[in-house]
Amino acid sequence: MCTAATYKTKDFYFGRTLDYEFSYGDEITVTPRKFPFEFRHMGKRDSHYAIIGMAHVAGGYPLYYDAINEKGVGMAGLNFVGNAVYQAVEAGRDNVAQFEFIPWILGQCADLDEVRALLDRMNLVGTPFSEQLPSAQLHWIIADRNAAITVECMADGMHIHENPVGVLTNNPPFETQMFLLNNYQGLSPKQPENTFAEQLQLQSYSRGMGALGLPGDLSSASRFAKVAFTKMNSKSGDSEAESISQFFHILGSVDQQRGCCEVTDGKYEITLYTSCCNADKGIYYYTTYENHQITGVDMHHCDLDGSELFRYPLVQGEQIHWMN
Ligand SMILES: C[C@H](CCC(=O)NCCS(=O)(=O)O)[C@H]1CC[C@H]2[C@@H]3CC[C@@H]4C[C@H](O)CC[C@]4(C)[C@H]3C[C@H](O)[C@]12C
Repeated sequence: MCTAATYKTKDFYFGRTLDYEFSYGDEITVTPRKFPFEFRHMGKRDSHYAIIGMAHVAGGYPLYYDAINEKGVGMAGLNFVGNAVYQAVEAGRDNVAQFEFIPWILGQCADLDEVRALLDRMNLVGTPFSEQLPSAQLHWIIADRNAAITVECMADGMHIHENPVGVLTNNPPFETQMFLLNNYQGLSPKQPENTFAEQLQLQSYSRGMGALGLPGDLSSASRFAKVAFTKMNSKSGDSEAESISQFFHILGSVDQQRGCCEVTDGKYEITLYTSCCNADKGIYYYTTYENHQITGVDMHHCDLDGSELFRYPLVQGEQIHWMN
């Protein structure tokens, strides 16, 4: 499972949790403007916007899971297993392989309007990266500081949904996730008033009872509701420190602890990493399951006019601030 979210204070923030039972070997990867992208069906691009994100680099190619570009657009791929069906290569359309989707969009688009225009001409096709890395079944959230959309390719074609909550998890499809929020419209960060039965003397015997009924399990629909409630009621100061702190708390509401979600005998899904990008400043912050200290990588500290990837292996292991 995974959860992605957007958040705005003074700056625009975009991030995700990546939940899985193993890691592909991920690195914070900066793709500078002149890195040559050879698209399988769309030829070579020698010049594009710079990108920073989490990627598995295979044969020198950045396979991004989530990233932002230097213009402040963010994009993340999350599992959509059993529902993702990619399109066929079609003449006259922009045929983009699923593993190329993030570079294709973030390399060219300065805002969500430009994203929508590109999607209009695009077929998302299932061409695999390699025999070892076949097509992943994903859906995506794409956002800028003003709005977010969800892109889902299914048996009946590509769907582009407005995403007014700025949140994405996994199955079921996005429209159903949004529909299920109807169930929670009575929840509130305020203490409840008794509308149950006026003949009864009911009490608020604990803080937080306004959100009683908000799910706390790790299923995708439950995480959707939990993180949507948390994000939409979240209050934060405008500074960078306050904003990223709050953002990690929002995604912390759907953190997965080892042992609570068994995927096969003795294998457990955990939150491998949590990211928070400042999309305005081009900074990628993250924590990992084993390292709660926030690590940051600033794309503008790299030579963005270069042609070679900048790769930063994840800092692992708890960084404990000893006091004596
Ligand atoms: C496993 C992850 C999703 C985690 C998740 O959502 N877990 C929920 C489980 S559940 O749905 O709730 O049961 C996804 C998210 C992004 C993916 C990479 C995208 C680039 C590249 C695409 C290539 O085609 C294949 C290899 C590749 C490196 C991909 C590997 C893997 O697929 C990644 C890491």
